[in-house]
Amino acid sequence: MIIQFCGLSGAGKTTLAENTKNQLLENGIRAEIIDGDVYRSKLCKDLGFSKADRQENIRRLGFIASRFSAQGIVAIMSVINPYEETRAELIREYPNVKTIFIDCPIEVLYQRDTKGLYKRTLLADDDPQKIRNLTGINDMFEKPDKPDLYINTSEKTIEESTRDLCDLILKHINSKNPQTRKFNDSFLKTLTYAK
Ligand SMILES: Nc1ncnc2c1ncn2[C@@H]1O[C@H](COP(=O)(O)OS(=O)(=O)O)[C@@H](OP(=O)(O)O)[C@H]1O
Ligand SMILES: Nc1ncnc2c1ncn2[C@@H]1O[C@H](COP(=O)(O)OP(=O)(O)O)[C@@H](O)[C@H]1O
Repeated sequence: MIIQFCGLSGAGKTTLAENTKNQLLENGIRAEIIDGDVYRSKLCKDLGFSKADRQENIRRLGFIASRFSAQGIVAIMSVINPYEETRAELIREYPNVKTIFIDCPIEVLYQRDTKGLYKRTLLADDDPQKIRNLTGINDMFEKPDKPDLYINTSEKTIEESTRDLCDLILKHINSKNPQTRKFNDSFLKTLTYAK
């Protein structure tokens, strides 16, 4: 299956993707993270942050995710993924795609600002360091209409959100193997008890 995240920089996508992957691996379920930042430094070096480039980025990463997914590996796309049109395209194109909105209020993002991107939007217009296209601030982010899961990281702990993600993944994981299904069901029960 493919988990397509969407959410602003600093919302918690990488943190939750890593925690979810580890939790799944500990329970014998293979998962791979396809992180926008990481792939932009390798496979998508040629892409910037225009609408067309962001869409091309998601299409490429979606294709990679589909190859992992076809091998039974849960592919977690940890990306900003700002356009509804592109998210819908992925859902149409590939089987078992789930959309997760990792939300966080802008004020909290300015406080976190782990990469220093937000403070660069506040610089004077003539400052060469000023960012003019940071998603959610001075560039478009379309909130998903009906995500499969909504997580607000200013309201939920990392542990709670990770549990919600694992819960969703285990409910929708494609398994024709009855033994795997049985394992998933019992794992799900453990998670439910831990809530
Ligand atoms: N202008 C602008 N807007 C948004 N993000 C920016 C920008 N410039 C650089 N970055 C860094 O790029 C990371 C987002 O890459 P993505 O591939 O996930 O973006 S997208 O889905 O194609 O919109 C994003 O990573 P995350 O912070 O993990 O979201 C940023 O580190
Ligand atoms: N409840 C939470 N869920 C996720 N991240 C959180 C939470 N509270 C604080 N954080 C912090 O917010 C930051 C999110 O950064 P990151 O995961 O890299 O976001 P993104 O990948 O969306 O840019 C991390 O430093 C993380 O520890």
